[in-house]
Amino acid sequence: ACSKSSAPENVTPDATQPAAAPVGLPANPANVDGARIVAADKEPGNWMSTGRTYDEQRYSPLKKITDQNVGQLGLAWQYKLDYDRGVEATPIVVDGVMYTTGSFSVLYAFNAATGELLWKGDPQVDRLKAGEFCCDAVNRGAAVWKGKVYVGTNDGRLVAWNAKDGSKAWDIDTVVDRSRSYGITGAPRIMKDKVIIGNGGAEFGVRGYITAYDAETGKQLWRFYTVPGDPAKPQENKALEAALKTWDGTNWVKQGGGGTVWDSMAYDPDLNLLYIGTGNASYWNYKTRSNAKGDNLYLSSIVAINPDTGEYVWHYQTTPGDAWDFTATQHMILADLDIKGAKRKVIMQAPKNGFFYVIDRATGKLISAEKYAPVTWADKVDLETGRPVFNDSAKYWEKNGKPTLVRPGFWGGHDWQPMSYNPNTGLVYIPKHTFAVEYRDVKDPGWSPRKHFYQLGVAAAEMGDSDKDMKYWSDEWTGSLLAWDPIKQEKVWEKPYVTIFNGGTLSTAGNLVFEGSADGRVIAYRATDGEKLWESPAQSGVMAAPVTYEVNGEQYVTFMVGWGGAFATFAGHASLKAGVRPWAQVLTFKLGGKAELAPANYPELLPPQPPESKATAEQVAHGKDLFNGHCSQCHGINAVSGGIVPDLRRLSSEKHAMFPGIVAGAFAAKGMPSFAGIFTPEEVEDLHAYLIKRAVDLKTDLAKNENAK
Ligand SMILES: O=C(O)c1cc(C(=O)O)c2c(n1)C(=O)C(=O)c1cc(C(=O)O)[nH]c1-2
Ligand SMILES: [Ca+2]
Repeated sequence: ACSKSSAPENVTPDATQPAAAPVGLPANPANVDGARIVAADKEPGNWMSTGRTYDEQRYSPLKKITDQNVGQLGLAWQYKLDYDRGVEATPIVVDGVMYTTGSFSVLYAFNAATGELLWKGDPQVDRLKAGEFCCDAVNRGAAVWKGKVYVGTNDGRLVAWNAKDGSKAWDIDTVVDRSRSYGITGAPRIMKDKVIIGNGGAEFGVRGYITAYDAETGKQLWRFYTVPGDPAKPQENKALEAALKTWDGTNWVKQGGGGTVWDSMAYDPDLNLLYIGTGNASYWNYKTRSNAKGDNLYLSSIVAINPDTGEYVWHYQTTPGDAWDFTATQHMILADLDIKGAKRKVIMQAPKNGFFYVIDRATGKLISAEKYAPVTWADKVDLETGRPVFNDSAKYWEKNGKPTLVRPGFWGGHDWQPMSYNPNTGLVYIPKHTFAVEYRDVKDPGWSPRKHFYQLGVAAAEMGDSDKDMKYWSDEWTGSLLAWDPIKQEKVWEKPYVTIFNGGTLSTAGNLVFEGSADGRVIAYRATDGEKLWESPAQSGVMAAPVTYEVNGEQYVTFMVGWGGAFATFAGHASLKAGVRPWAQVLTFKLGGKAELAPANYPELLPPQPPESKATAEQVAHGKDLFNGHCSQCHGINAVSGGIVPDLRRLSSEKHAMFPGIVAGAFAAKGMPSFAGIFTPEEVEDLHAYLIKRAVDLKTDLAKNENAK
């Protein structure tokens, strides 16, 4: 195979030597345009955009694999990816070639029938910036258009690759303010020769927006901000002038406001509307941000936009005045449903806040909303006003600093893992969470320019100090696959899992639902009643949504495997319950597949080796605050790692001895960012004191378990 990877940006390819197309590529690879995507059902063997169709239903009409023969599925091919961190991509498959992504936004082109690598595009994301991404170095996939393949990068660039040979066509910076922690994890969407991309970062304090670029040249065409800018200056458009009236005070200007468009979009070519899902607020704390006043538009909303101009058309806000990280960035599905005798063009979403919404997608008017998961922050959604009826119990900013339990919490009743809609069963298949956390009001912390520092204005998911407390929370958090009737707004069947963060779903005309699980399996269920018909080991947790496609008349199903993302990095203690280690790979199955699964080769776990420490209890407590503020997004809250990056309770004696050096960048080449100039020497000492304490805790715990045997 010709693997043409990681050409540094400053090297100009030799123009006199035409690059030979790798063997296995069609003459015109990735030759997709709008007409082809609109007519996707005429070539169901391809999967040409992230949700397969512009409706984003993630339903495939292929039916060679059915509920009758799915038991004969076997491995067709396996490909080990470069980085064992979270894998979240939906592959694109066009004319026998698969384009998919792994960690650090690396793009792979495979022969879709054999798994042979045709080329690889590494955008050279600075691995040391990993501390500035909220949720691991993840990427949710590529988009293709007229011979190019597009990927947004963790460090906020949009890169176009030539599908013929993997050379770079263009590479542009999408970030408006490099002093803030913007990053891209979502897949681009493309319509009318425009590539649309948003970004993430609301947990670090940013102002959300999306941008449209010319697919051919990368030239910027328009930009839409989701929250108003500094009221002292004119707003970019009328929609933002209107939004400004729904914010109070000016604290949010420095805090960023939030509303990041970090994942889902959908497009209706007939209505000519682009739908974007907007994220949570920066800061989370409604009082600190906006004096607990106003709806704070357009946070936590679905916004319909004219893709030609970037102009606002309508919005529906799911959580006015969001205070809990209730993003509405979750997957949106367009469908035409029979509701009370009328065919309605609807948009469906199960955002984090726990309500399943059915909305008229021409007007933005709410049709129905019901709880699909346990919810305490609102009693119901009023169908007259379209607004939630808030429950005061969730208003932590009114509780004098007392911890306040809210259902769901910040990972929602459902996070980014895509759902799917099967028009035959009429059901939506949702990777659901049963989730709760405590939020606690803290004294207004003000704005901090430290880039990798959570800026929430509230303490959330404090786990206490004891492993018993931590276990309590991990037991609270469970997942399931929920089959939901969107017309009746009720559950049809549900299958439980041990943790949250199971995989996105795929539904097919073979009466099947495919899903991978956090506990390391790939599974097929009967779509009508949820009976499990097939499963196979995945060797790691699966979060991404599978796809299905056909090459030479044979149907394949591909799962992107790899544990990581927000849950496994931040909440190591709870994610360990899934019992998997990170191992990133592509697994493709077909009927009668006979390939043998190569064994996974997980790194060894060291026993804790804490040195003596004379630190005071105050130092340890200060170290804990520093750790949970700066380090927990990768190394896990209270230093219990989910295994995606090293468990700092298991540092070797040598590493303890060189601890200040590691914090200052000694392991930069291995991906540990340098915090030189960010922590004072005293802060480094306190951090270390806390980690020594946690190593002692673990050592004691392991010894106890040993004795118990
Ligand atoms: O507000 C944001 O800007 C933002 C960005 C991201 C992201 O880009 O991945 C996530 C979230 N929020 C978030 O709230 C969340 O639960 C989440 C989970 C994940 C993941 O990849 O596992 N990303 C994100
Ligand atoms: Ca968020």
